[in-house]
Amino acid sequence: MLRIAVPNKGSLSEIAAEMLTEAGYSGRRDSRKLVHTDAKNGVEFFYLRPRDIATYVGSGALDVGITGRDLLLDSGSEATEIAELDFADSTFRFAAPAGGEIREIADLAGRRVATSYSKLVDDFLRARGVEATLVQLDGAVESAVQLGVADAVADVVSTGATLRAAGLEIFGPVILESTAILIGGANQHEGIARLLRRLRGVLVARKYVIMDYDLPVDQLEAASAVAGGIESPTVSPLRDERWVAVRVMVRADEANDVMDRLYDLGAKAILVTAIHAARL
Ligand SMILES: Nc1ncnc2c1ncn2[C@@H]1O[C@H](COP(=O)(O)OP(=O)(O)OP(=O)(O)O)[C@@H](O)[C@H]1O
Ligand SMILES: O=P(O)(O)OC[C@H]1O[C@H](OP(=O)(O)OP(=O)(O)O)[C@H](O)[C@@H]1O
Ligand SMILES: [Mg+2]
Repeated sequence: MLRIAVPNKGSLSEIAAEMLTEAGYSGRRDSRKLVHTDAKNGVEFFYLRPRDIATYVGSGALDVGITGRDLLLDSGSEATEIAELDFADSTFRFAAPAGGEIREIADLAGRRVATSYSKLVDDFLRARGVEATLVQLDGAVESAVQLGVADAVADVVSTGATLRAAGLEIFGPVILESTAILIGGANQHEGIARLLRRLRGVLVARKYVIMDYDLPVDQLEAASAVAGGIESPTVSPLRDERWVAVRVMVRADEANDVMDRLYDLGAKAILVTAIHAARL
């Protein structure tokens, strides 16, 4: 059995569970259950705190896991990144009171920096020769400055709304670009390649759509330049020899722009359909 660690709570848990379902695995029905066996697919899921997942995988107790890159690096575990999973994208940044005197990381020398990711921040500051005092907090780090326990913070930033609401402003270099990742350790289980293939299929299905359209034959080159597909567009003859039917995969977030451009080339009956599953 392949033993997989999945986040039981927090920002990663819902999408991770959705992706595994879309990849054809069965999941737990009760959110208090900590272990679930999918015998048909030969996998066992362990629902764990996202922060602990790298520790379990790095020690070899579990074969693979889904976590955040920031959490992996903060853990100091020997687990390594196998693939990006394209969700929970965030940056890890320093922030301090807007318009205040802390404007670059050198200004942190001798100051207090609140964070939930002490190792990540300590490694970053050490490598740049800045000596600050880290204040380890569990969450809601943005309140630490207002409440007087720190002079600056280092935390996950997505939209920046939480920082702004706390009167803070980003400064200094990007500490880390993070995203959800699949991690592995020393265990070379044969099921890992299959899991990865399935998850990649889910990523493709989420990211791409199928576009079908009819096109005057003489516009084929121009249309292929607009939407070239993964390999190359599928072109089928129509009864009217001046026209062809084209089928191509297009990035979902570009679909409307591509439709406009194909329409301008003379394409007709442009249809977009979702992909439910894929193996590329
Ligand atoms: N607002 C956000 N947008 C995108 N990713 C986020 C956001 N907040 C946290 N993450 C990412 O989620 C992962 C953290 O997961 P974790 O479940 O520990 O934190 P959380 O979602 O903050 O949970 P909680 O705060 O409820 O404990 C990290 O990889 C982090 O980068
Ligand atoms: O840039 P934003 O879009 O505002 O998102 C960033 C915030 O989201 C997360 O907080 P979460 O809700 O997980 O609470 P926490 O601070 O208690 O972890 C993160 O820790 C930031 O505080
Ligand atoms: Mg959080």
